[in-house]
Amino acid sequence: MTSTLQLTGLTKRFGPVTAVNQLSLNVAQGELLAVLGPSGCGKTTLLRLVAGFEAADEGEIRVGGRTVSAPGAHMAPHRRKVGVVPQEPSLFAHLSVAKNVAFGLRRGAERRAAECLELVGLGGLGERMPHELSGGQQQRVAVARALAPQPPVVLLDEPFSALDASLRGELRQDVREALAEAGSTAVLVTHDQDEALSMADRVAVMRDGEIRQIGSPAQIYREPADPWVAQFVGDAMLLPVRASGSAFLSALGEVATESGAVSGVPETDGRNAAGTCAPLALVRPEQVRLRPPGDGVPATVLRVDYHGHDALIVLSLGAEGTPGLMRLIDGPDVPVEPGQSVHVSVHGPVRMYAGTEAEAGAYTLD
Ligand SMILES: Nc1ncnc2c1ncn2[C@@H]1O[C@H](COP(=O)(O)OP(=O)(O)OP(=O)(O)O)[C@@H](O)[C@H]1O
Repeated sequence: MTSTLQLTGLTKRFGPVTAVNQLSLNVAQGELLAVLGPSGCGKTTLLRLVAGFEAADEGEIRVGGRTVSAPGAHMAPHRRKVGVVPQEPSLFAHLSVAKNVAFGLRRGAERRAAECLELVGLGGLGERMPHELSGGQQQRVAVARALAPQPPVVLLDEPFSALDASLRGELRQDVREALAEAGSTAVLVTHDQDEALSMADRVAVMRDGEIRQIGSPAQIYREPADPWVAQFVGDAMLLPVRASGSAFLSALGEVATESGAVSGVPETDGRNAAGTCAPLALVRPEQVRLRPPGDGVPATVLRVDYHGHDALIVLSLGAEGTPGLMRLIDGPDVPVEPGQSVHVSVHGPVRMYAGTEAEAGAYTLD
């Protein structure tokens, strides 16, 4: 498939800080890619480089087959034809919603504005003024405005972060549909794993200016490339294990490996250079199940985080009190309470990583 956005060896430094480091990435025509990473990892800088608000120190950016940034060549933002949806909608307060969307368009502007408002679920609201809309509706206008000139690439910078949680879920899916219907190629920057996993075709996980892993949401969650990605995307336990015959034993009892293989932590990961190598098992909380007394390993319930559709149980495992997590997903009733003794076991195969004891300690739960 042809790539609408191609980044090659992109680097941006701010004094001693390398915000984006030799980053290469392709986004295919019509694809929605989420760039997911913690605060300060360089996500916004990456977006600003593509939009043209920052000049790259090294590397190349191609948009729709055109080179917009290369060593010594920096195309101005307005010439790149990249649509941007910022964190705050920043609409023109004195212009109607339709005029905001049509701003900068030439022929057929009115019709196109109406089409785009329809696309984001605001059909018929074109004559309103921005202050007559809710925050969520204003953000929809910002999306319609970015889509209106039919840019080859749309960039969305944490566009839902200022909204209530209840609004966010609905808006995410509506925006996703609007982008798909418009056939847009889009890059969404977010630190919110739910947002990245639920909206994107592919997720690029970023840390310290580099991409640690890129793949489908299911790949990122089920086959994280390293312990850091495993911990960053979703709740996870990384439990040291020791071999016992053909089985592996952990604080959660016996665990079965996916393939018997241990995934290597990337060699660039300096933390792994010293110390002994201890296999770590990645156990997701939904893999931990309650067992009848006498089965599984004993544990004590420390805390219950109730979410309605599920509940996260924080456990204390074994004599050492190793922390553990369990997710109950079978209904709104929680059959355990803090202080209760339970028995648990791990259901299904786990993924293994080569890690150090220190690393396992670093991933201990709160
Ligand atoms: N204009 C600037 N001048 C100096 N340093 C900067 C500038 N912009 C970003 N940085 C630094 O570059 C690094 C990456 O910042 P960036 O804003 O891209 O991260 P981010 O992942 O978007 O974070 P957040 O989610 O908090 O916005 C940080 O260390 C930041 O302090």
